[in-house]
Amino acid sequence: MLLLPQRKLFLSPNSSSSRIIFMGSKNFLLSKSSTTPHEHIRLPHCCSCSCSSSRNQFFHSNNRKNLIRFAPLKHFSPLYQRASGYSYRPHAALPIPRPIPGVNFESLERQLVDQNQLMILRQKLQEIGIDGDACMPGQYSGLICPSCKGGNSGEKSLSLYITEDGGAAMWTCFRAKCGWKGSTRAFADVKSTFARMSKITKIKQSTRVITEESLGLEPLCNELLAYFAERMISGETLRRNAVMQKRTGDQIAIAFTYRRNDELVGCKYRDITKKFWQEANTEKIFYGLDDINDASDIIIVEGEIDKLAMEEAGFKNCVSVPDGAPPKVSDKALPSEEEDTKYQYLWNCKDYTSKASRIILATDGDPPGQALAEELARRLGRERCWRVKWPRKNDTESFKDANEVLMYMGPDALREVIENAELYPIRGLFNFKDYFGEIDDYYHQSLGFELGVSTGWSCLNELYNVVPGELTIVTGVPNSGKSEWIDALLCNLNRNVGWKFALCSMENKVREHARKLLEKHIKKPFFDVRYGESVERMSIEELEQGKKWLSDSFSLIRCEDDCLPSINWVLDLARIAVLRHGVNGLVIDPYNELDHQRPPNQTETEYVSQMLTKIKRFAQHHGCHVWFVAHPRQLHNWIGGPPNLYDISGSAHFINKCDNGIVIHRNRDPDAGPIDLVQVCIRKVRNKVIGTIGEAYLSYNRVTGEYMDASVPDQIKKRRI
Ligand SMILES: Nc1ncnc2c1ncn2[C@@H]1O[C@H](COP(=O)(O)OP(=O)(O)OP(=O)(O)O)[C@@H](O)[C@H]1O
Repeated sequence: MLLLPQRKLFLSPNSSSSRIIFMGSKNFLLSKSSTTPHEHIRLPHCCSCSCSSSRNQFFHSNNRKNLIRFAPLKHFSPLYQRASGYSYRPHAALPIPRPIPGVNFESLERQLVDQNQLMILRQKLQEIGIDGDACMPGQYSGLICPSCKGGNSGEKSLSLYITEDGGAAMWTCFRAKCGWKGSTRAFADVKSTFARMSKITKIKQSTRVITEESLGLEPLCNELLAYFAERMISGETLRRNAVMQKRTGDQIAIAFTYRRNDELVGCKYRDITKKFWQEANTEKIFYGLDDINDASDIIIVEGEIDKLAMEEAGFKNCVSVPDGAPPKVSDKALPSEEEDTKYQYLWNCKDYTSKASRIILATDGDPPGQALAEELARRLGRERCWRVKWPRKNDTESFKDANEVLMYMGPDALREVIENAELYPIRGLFNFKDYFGEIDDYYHQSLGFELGVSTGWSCLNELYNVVPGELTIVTGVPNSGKSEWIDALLCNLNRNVGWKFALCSMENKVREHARKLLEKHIKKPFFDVRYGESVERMSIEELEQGKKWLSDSFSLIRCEDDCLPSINWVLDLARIAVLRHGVNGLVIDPYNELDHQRPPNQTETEYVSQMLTKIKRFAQHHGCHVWFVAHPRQLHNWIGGPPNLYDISGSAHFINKCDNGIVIHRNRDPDAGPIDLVQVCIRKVRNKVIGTIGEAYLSYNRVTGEYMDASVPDQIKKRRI
């Protein structure tokens, strides 16, 4: 596990009288130093700076005389704990205070108004064209609406209300043709309100022309430089990216300047509590846009500091999104360019991104970051997108973003992350690499049954083994013993590896099927009549034990009414049996007892193909082996030999689509060999790991229904030669 260094930063590295910034996560908190109680640092404007270009005018020297003693901490500390920025909300979102009987409101109001936040609030209102100075806290004012200008008559149709504490304002234009309404706070998280704000902005505002001077931006102070240094961002990088600061009342915020062709078009602020806000009515663009002009490879990150971190690792061709990440990927279709308000910056920067052939999405590793990557990929075209894998921090966590990697692992590690970016996944398009885990498991046989499970008959070990997730078609002429053989196979698998099964055997009565299974399991006849050949029948105790075994080992899929079950119905129930009872195998016996209604324009061949696809998907998805019994069509010139898999009634797809094809055949000619001899013809094995085509012989015990390995009779040996 990596030990993260304790981050503790002095506001002024040269000053012993400074307060301390404690770094927790990536936030920092201002706190009083014990040596200088009630003091903190104010920094001067940059007006005296001699730098010539706007990009160079952002730093003052690290000079202690720039540090001015400031108001006592208790006056400003509550501001640091509030959110910064402003937002628009529906009118109803803000409560209007009601008078409390017996309270002297005048004196109370004076106490409640926070002049700092009132000033910031009025500034916000000013920026969107509302004359906030005309409204006193706790009062309503009628103003000319900046959106509709009060129509032809210029009526004062805008009702503005400022809350008593001066922290929030709300307004509504009562002209029906306008109806503009909204609200803003002096300090609020702007993130949650962009969509609303964009709409409002669209109605009434064109983008503002802004300059460093008009925004009151000034060079970064020493403590912010030190803060960035702590985050491994150098002065040179900050200078090149024109990172500045802004003071509002007692607050100092980092100002990330958004530029196009070196012209200031927007500004985003970040305060010490990691709250963000932006200049209203400015064009939304990528941060660092000029750095991707004509770039064929682009890196997109989720925050301005990550963009700066990328530069420290040697990547200038990087931009940051301006609005952070969405909580999740939208489940709606992509909106049109005009309606895509949340991602307007992408459309505004289309000329820059359209030239790129490779776009590396280096968004945060958390779910919102991944949702952002997906939203960007949807819009930019997944085919040219790549994504990064953030390195591991410890056994349970990974680093979250570029700045974390830079801070804790260094620029080389961050470079490596970008160099090892991988293609952004496209649904349905894969690489073997995506399956390496599965391939390794297969090689090491760590999942079990990779080589197939033995049928329990040694003569079949080289020919047919049972693999989860495969489809075996079993055929044979009527009465050849197909169902008997499958039942015997299930009993073997249950006994040897504990598999459980779902049985959809339409031809069997439940009690008869139970009898056949019990006889194989207990190895005694169910009755002591005819076929029992005077062998003692199973006892009551054995029956009871057998009944428990039946219920533990099998699920029955049966249509209780007279209808024929459809394949969908069978598979739906089998799915439940897998989930509820953990069954490993499904028997569908036989095909012709299913309901095969199909649309009039579909041939039986097409129908069978679709049905088998469904069965195979079920088998693969649930790791469940399916045995599907199908009869051969009527054989006109049959001379007693085993049928061919292509003889299966319905479609050649049975042999084409199955993984394994088996024909069960039994000898009915005493001259050809013992009458109980059963021929198991393995006619198709797709997976050579589990077997090959060939034949094996079993002898059938009519008393117990068991099958045993049998030696190949001489007559047959001779015939083979
Ligand atoms: N090798 C065999 N020798 C003698 N009888 C057998 C042999 N195999 C199966 N039988 C008997 O044949 C009958 C039919 O068996 P089973 O139902 O398994 O055949 P099937 O091929 O599934 O028939 P169908 O085609 O009618 O579905 C059963 O009574 C069974 O005991």
